[in-house]
Amino acid sequence: MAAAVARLLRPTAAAASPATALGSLSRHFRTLALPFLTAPRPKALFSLERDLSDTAFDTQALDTRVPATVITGFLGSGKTTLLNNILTSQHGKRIAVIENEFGEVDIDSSLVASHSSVTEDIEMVNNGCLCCTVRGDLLKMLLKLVKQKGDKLDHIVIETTGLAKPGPVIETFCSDELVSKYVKLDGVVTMVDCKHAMKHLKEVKARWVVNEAVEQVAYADRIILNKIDLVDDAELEALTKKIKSINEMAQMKKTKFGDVDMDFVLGIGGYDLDKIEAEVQVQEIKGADHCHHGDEHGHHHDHVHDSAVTSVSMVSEGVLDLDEVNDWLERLVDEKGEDLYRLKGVISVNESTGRFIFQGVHSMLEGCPAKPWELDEKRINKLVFIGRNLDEAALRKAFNGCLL
Ligand SMILES: Nc1nc2c(ncn2[C@@H]2O[C@H](COP(=O)(O)OP(=O)(O)OP(=O)(O)O)[C@@H](O)[C@H]2O)c(=O)[nH]1
Repeated sequence: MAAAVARLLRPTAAAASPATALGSLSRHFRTLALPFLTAPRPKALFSLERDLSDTAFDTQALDTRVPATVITGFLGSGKTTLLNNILTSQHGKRIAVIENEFGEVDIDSSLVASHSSVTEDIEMVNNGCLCCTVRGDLLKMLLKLVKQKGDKLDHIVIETTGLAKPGPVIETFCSDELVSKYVKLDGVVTMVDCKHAMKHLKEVKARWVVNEAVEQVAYADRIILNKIDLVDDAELEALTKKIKSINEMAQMKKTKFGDVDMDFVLGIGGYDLDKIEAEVQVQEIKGADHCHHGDEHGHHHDHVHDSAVTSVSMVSEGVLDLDEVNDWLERLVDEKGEDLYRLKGVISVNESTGRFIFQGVHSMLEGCPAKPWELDEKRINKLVFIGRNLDEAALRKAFNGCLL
């Protein structure tokens, strides 16, 4: 996984820029996947050695790759309903759709097509689960799409079968150099069936068996709590709390029949460094306890299965020692990369007048300097980790150890 994910984290255009303004802070966030430890280190990626005029927040204009959104969610959660909404909305985007139906042929395709008023391409990936057996087919299909229609395409939407694990689907975007050159993952949108999700999320599996419902929530950039007409307020609140404990980072919307604004699902930029700050909207906690664990504020963990997937977020004012941060994150992804699904952060580091932003998936991290702190602005560090078996106390201790 780690090696494949490496290419997902594209070098930004700025990564190729010459080291300039912050030359004294020469240490990098290293390229942390093992295969890269022996490879030449990409100059300036994960480094503060960057010209602030060329920071991540202005690099998107140079990125002409076709964004791709992955829609995932349990069987019957409303993925096709959402897709129909996307295809019939007046967003003006030219969208190609890739669908995967496990064991069925083109059912969802005809459903979508019958509702569609615009001219998208609908391609089917058959003969197996998108997340494993036909990853090669997905790669071929993505390449075919961009080769034949790349200049006419504004977006690609991939609807996964209900049991698809998002991890390997995400991996698809980086396991092929050509695909990652022409297509960028825009985000993972997870549909949740409010009526049945709790049961699936709570299902205890054997340690080595993946709970797909949990994984789909954990990897999400956006979560749509669908079918709210079928539950009462108390059920909805309990479900929201449960989902937040798994993934505190994703924005959520409650809806019926997948009725959401298109901005919520298309153009998310879930893997773009320039969007990190907007995405890491964790609440600042007053008082001494600066870290919290999902919605549970780090208190009672007795109910959490030891292989549970949770979020840990940290919000704290102060300045961090970049060397210490590098050491900490390097160790963390080295030791726990497999269990770290997503991480994002906006931090204040020593000797820098600007924010440092980073994001990662499993063992890969990318980071760069971002816009300057205002003179009177509080330097609030915000970090979110989503993963399995997260040791909140250790994360918190390590974070505090980096504070100057
Ligand atoms: N009551 C209710 N039904 C809904 C809602 N959204 C979707 N449905 C219905 O739920 C059923 C399943 O919706 P789909 O969009 O096909 O779900 P899916 O996730 O694509 O299903 P699979 O492809 O089988 O995984 C359909 O009959 C929808 O009309 C909702 O908000 N409320």
